[in-house]
Amino acid sequence: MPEQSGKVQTVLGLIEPDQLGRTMTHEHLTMTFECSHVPVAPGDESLATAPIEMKHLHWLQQNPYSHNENLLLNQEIEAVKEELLCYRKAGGGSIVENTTTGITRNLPALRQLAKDTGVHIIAGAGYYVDVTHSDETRKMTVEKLTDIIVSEVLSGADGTDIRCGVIGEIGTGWPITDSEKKVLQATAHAQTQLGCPVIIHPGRNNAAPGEVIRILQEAGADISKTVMSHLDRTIFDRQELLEFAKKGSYLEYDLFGTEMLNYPFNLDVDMPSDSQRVQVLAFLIKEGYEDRILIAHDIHTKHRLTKYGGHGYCHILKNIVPKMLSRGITQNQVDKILIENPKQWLTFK
Ligand SMILES: CC(=O)NCCS(=O)(=O)O
Repeated sequence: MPEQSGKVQTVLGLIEPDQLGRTMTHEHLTMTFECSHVPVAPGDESLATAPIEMKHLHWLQQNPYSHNENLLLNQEIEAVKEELLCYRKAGGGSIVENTTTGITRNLPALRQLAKDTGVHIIAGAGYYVDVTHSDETRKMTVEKLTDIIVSEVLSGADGTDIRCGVIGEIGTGWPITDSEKKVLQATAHAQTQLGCPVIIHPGRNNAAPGEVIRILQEAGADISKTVMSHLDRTIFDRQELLEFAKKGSYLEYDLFGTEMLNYPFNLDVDMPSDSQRVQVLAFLIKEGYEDRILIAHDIHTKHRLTKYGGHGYCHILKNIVPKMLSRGITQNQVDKILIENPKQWLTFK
């Protein structure tokens, strides 16, 4: 039985699950997102390179992926440290940092942030979406990919001795590419060996989450220990959502704080507001899924930091929890979503 069994693995080592406290299960503290750059609309070219300033904030909120510097969250370690101190003050305990290979994972920085702030940080193993896969990654067999993921959890990643405590976010697009499929199969095989939590970034299509679960299941994954991220921009029809929920994964609404008119990665999508997200949570609870819900902000660009006028990592604790309570979600259910469900998910079997 691996030493991780019954514990949670943070960047500072193993902890007891009860030490986690309130946990955001899908955040980034340092990463780059140039792989998702969206060309700027004609006429807006000067805005794409202008310094981030209050007078451009609305434009940036509507066009976050067209501003080059906005995609470099890795330049903001000091601001993130301040935010994490505030997160702890607001009652936060832990953060799952979902940055995987392809979007500039920085484990030494995560370890330092955990030391400096007292927030438990759990790092992610594995690979982001196909466009970030190197030629070397693409050529790897499922066995080789499995070995790498296992070693990132058991020994440390990126040449460090800092160990990952979840697999993911594992990136997939739509349709799922051959290379992404191999990574999903390797994820399932590694999870079978390790008994560890898994988290998935699905493609931007309502069929994508179900197809990922099918591939994982066929490869032997434990779906009950797997999180499907970004459901806020992926499955909108409530019956379809219930069909997906029956598959047994955790259901993650992790774009709290993101309110934009045109979602540039899929213009057919109407990005919900935070109020609409809370309505979906209430619906899932009513349908009996309170043990399966997780929430987060998935901060992955600069403009969402308070330093730049954004909502920051405390938004859920400070603003969304009161809204949930005002919409009939009980304190007990809030605690399940923020404490108990993350704890169950993050504890190694
Ligand atoms: C870092 C990351 O993958 N965020 C997800 C952004 S998306 O718009 O929900 O795909």
